[in-house]
Amino acid sequence: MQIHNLSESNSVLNHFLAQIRDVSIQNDSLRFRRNIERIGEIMAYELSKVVSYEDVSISTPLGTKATTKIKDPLVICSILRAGLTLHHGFLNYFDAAENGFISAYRHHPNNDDYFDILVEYKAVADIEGKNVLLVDPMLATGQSIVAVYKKLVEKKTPAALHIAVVIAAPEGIAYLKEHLPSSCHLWVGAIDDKLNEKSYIVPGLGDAGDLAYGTKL
Ligand SMILES: O=P(O)(O)OC[C@H]1O[C@H](OP(=O)(O)OP(=O)(O)O)[C@H](O)[C@@H]1O
Ligand SMILES: O=c1cc[nH]c(=O)[nH]1
Ligand SMILES: [Mg+2]
Repeated sequence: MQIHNLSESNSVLNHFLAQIRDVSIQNDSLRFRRNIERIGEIMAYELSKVVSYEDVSISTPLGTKATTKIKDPLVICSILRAGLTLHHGFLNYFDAAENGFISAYRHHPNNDDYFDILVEYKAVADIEGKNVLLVDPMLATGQSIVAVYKKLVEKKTPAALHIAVVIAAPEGIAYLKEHLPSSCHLWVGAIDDKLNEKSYIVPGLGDAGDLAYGTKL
């Protein structure tokens, strides 16, 4: 797995990351959603440097210009709920991409800290032979992304897999390395310290889905 840690060098990304983490700012849900979307836009720009391009010639009012355009077919696939905001950031830049939405949530059968991942809803374009961009703000244990990936490839084979997450825990990265193809790319805004006993990322930002869309039953 090739890891692209986008906060290794200083950029405006760090401002957006700081705001989504900051307890005095993050509860402004409009700003929280827009910041995740902006991070998605930055990630899309960085990711656009590794896809394939083809030569094209375009007509301007005054002549023609030889340039390039993205050749690879892209499918942006996000994990509900929190992935929706990041999805829109990617789609703002890759506006010709196809789309997919899959649900995954932590199910606590015994009302204790143990959970498994339920994947119940799937509405995804045909990914056969295409570049799949699987996006979700939080990579904690990695179980959601791996469960969704397995569902995606049950009947189809993508040409390439890019995972994009805003904040990752080392434990989640290790889990992806174990369960995903070694050829895949991981785009990450920041790699944090660890998981806590509830498998939340520390220092992280809290619950991304709740901050974006409110608490659920
Ligand atoms: O790496 P994992 O341990 O699987 O955890 C990460 C998952 O947790 C969050 O979703 P959550 O389950 O909170 O659902 P939500 O988006 O509906 O809030 C997040 O958006 C990931 O999907
Ligand atoms: O830290 C975490 C872990 C899982 N889901 C979140 O929203 N945050
Ligand atoms: Mg949540």
